[in-house]
Amino acid sequence: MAIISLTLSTPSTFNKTFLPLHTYQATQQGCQKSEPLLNSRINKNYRTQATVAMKESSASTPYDPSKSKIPHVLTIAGSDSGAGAGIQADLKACAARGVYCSTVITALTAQNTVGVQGVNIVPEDFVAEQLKSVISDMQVDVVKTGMLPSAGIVKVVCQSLKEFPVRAIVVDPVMVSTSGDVLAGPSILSVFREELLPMAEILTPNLKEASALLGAVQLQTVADMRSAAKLLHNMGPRNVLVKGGDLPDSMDAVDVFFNGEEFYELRSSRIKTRNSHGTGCTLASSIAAELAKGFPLLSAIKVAKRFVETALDYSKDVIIGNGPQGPLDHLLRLKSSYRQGAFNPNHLFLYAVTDSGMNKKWGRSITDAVKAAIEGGATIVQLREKDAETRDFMEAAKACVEICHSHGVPLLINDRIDVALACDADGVHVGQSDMPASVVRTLLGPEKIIGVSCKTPEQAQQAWIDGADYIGCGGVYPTNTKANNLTVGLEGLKTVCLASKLPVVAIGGIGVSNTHAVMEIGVPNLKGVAVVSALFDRECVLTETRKLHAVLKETAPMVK
Ligand SMILES: Nc1ncnc2c1ncn2[C@@H]1O[C@H](COP(=O)(O)OP(=O)(O)OP(=O)(O)O)[C@@H](O)[C@H]1O
Ligand SMILES: Cc1ncc(CO)c(N)n1
Ligand SMILES: [Mg+2]
Repeated sequence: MAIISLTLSTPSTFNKTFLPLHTYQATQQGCQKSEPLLNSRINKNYRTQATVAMKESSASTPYDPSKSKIPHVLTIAGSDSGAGAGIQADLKACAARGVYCSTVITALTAQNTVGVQGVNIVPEDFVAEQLKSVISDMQVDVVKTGMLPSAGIVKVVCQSLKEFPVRAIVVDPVMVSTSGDVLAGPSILSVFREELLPMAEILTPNLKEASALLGAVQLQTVADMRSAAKLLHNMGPRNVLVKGGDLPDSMDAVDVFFNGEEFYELRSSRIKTRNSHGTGCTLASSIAAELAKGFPLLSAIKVAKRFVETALDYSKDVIIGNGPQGPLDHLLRLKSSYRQGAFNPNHLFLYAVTDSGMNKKWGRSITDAVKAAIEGGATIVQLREKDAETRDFMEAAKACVEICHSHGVPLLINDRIDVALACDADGVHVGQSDMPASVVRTLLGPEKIIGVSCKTPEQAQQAWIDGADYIGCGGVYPTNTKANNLTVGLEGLKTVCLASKLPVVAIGGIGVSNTHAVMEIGVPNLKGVAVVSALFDRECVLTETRKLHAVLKETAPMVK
């Protein structure tokens, strides 16, 4: 499908400037008007001239990650040394949203969780030079503006953007930091209103900024926000989002969106946290990121708001700095992965695998089974709950993660990647007919532990290629915990160990009586034994685990 974007010029103020207003999708049936990517209302301040160009572009196609052109947002903003807001927030938000972000820095601020201690404005010429360097070369899709600290800088930004038009401009009219420090004074207001706002696809003021742009009107209710949105819309931006993060006495975080025709109230729960420095910048860059991917404006705003809410919730207890307002943590998805550190193969020493049937038979909960195994000396635990209800399993798994972590023992989940993610387990163990380890790696990220059951050297080789951390090899002896399980024997175990580049744990019918024989094969990458029945199909899990631990310790020289 070819995508054609229709470009209209705006003659009076923007001579030779093309503002993209509409997108059309050419289908096999002909050229159809598509859902406008950017609001199609032609600003009433301008006389519409003509259809000027029909140029090939990928503008309206939602981003296809398999294509090599990555959506690109350019942020023109101030640096926040504390990295909660400004350029740093924009970079992190775009990274989190999967979009490339280039930067034009308009000012350096010395800033922390207490407030703004200093501002150093970048010379206008150099702002223009940065802008030209990026935009003349790098296929920018969407520009987001933040702190523009002087009227001169606003002017050069507008000038450059007329010279190098982009698909959309998101204007976040940063003026005062939450600490009350001035980031851009009243001298910018007139050039903002006259030049920048008419170029904006969307304007995203907070309550104070909306009030300043409108000449110090009082904004205290959602009704006030609606009136403000309408008045601001008259200044030229094609859409307005008045943010209500600072709305007094509001249970929700309410933002008001106005597109010139309709109002939308966007609500999310209000997160109780001190770490809300940077929400405004994050919201605006996330909107820009979604627009750059090709999504319509209203869906871009909804996704962006949800992202801010999730990030606020995720980072609500983070402690950074001693001041009243901490930064939010944008890279929430990476948070769990740095917690556990690297996989240590010695954890495979006494590998306890729970079994729901056995727990039921002996009348114990999963958590009681796990507690007893850890107390007895288990060095890693895998939950293998084939017939538990998902919700019960997830709750039990969460509790087990806490128990294991309080003892420094990793917890893995058998097969269920969803449960592992939901309870933030340390990793997953998969069999040959489960999800391929390479896919599991993509889903779990680089640092989670992945184990794969292997019976042959070829499978061991593949597990290594797929990015697994260890393999489980067996059944070494016949076992009744797995139907139709092929027994590989000690010979098979040794063959797989020798072929494996990964550490190995032996599994299948292993207990106190035969552990010695297993470990005696004496291959350095055989790190331990994985045990189900010998621990859990017994009356006292604690006693059995202790016994097995003692036997394994006798084999320790062979293991290390
Ligand atoms: N405590 C909160 N819980 C949920 N959402 C919030 C909270 N505080 C702000 N938001 C949301 O964050 C976004 C940014 O709004 P806000 O009014 O805080 O902007 P801002 O004042 O420009 O931000 P900044 O603190 O970066 O200057 C809005 O969508 C708002 O509803
Ligand atoms: C540099 C910079 N930009 C924006 C804001 C608004 O949060 C801030 N505090 N600092
Ligand atoms: Mg705020």
